[in-house]
Amino acid sequence: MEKVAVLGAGSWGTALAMVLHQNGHEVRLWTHDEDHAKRINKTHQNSDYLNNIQLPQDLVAYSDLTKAIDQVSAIVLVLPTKAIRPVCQQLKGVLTHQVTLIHGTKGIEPDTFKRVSEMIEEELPKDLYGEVVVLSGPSHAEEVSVFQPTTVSATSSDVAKSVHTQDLFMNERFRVYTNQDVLGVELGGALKNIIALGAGISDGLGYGDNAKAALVTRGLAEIARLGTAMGADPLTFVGLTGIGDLIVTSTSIHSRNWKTGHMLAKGESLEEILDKMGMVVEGVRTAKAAYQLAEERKIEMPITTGIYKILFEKADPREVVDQLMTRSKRPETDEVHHMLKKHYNDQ
Ligand SMILES: NC(=O)C1=CN([C@@H]2O[C@H](COP(=O)(O)OP(=O)(O)OC[C@H]3O[C@@H](n4cnc5c(N)ncnc54)[C@H](OP(=O)(O)O)[C@@H]3O)[C@@H](O)[C@H]2O)C=CC1
Ligand SMILES: O=C(CO)COP(=O)(O)O
Repeated sequence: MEKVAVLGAGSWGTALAMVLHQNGHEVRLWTHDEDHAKRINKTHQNSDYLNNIQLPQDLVAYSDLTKAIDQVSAIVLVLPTKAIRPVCQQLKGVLTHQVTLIHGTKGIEPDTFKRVSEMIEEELPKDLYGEVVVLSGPSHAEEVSVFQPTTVSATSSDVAKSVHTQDLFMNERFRVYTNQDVLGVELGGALKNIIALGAGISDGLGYGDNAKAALVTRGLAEIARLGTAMGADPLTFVGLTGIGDLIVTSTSIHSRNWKTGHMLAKGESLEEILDKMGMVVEGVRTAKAAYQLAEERKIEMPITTGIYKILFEKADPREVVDQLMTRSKRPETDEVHHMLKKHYNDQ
């Protein structure tokens, strides 16, 4: 059994800490807030983030980063995208031994277009961890924390690191596959949040299942269009971290992105919603990054563009749907379908 630190005591960090604890590891759950750590250790609950969940007595919360990572074999970063750089800067001052570095964060940084693994590599010397592992897939914390069956993927260009991650997390309720396409997995995990905002908007406007199926399917087409143009494997987008995560986030009542879209369609302002949510809604910042990236690379992403305009230009959601429906006619298949077809024909 190993010592593992989970950095980020929100909903997903807590659920992942519980999985590691179930597997017999000594888990340290780190929060940047000393009072939060005290509350968790006193009540054995993290009620701000996971309601009515009892944590094991020996799952200890820390606010001292040096103590939290002392002698750990793995560090799992489970933070909002915007917290990745500052926490890595803190880690740089205190991490002095080799670890497997895993992250469970789903976002892209606006303006720089950096993925999470790229931000980590910019802030933290690689000789401490080698290659980053991404843990991603359709996995709401609310279900993982009550042991509902869940499947994810541990992805790294270093197969030994992804297998280490698989061994740390895998159990009969939490199935972990391995993958090597870090670019495709990170893009799929981040971009699906934008489409989930759209699914919430569609439901909030009172549109039906046909509209949502169309959003998910055409949303996947544009995610894959951008992803393959950037060099990702098109097959990744039809796997757990692509279509799998897109389905769960666009349809689950647990999704913060879906809820945000739903409230926007009901007329609440983005500021009010984010205030009320009290948890990160990654699709908002990532919509900005994806919109900028699509413009720069001249990739057609009409749904992402529409969501960006609703979020940042106060476009009317009904008008955005009308514009999407009345775009010029075209065949359904595009370059991604041709790449997939070629892949299967070459088998
Ligand atoms: N929730 C889920 O089901 C899943 C989430 N994810 C992804 O995991 C990532 C984290 O999400 P989640 O746990 O849900 O987010 P939450 O909003 O639930 O929790 C975020 C945590 O990060 C802490 N935090 C915020 N800023 C900083 C900072 N600068 N330094 C240190 N800690 C900070 C927050 O602390 P404070 O309490 O002080 O705000 C809080 O403890 C996101 O990218 C999300 O997309 C992936 C799969 C599933
Ligand atoms: O990534 C997630 C599920 O896989 C969580 O999505 P939300 O952030 O929308 O809740």
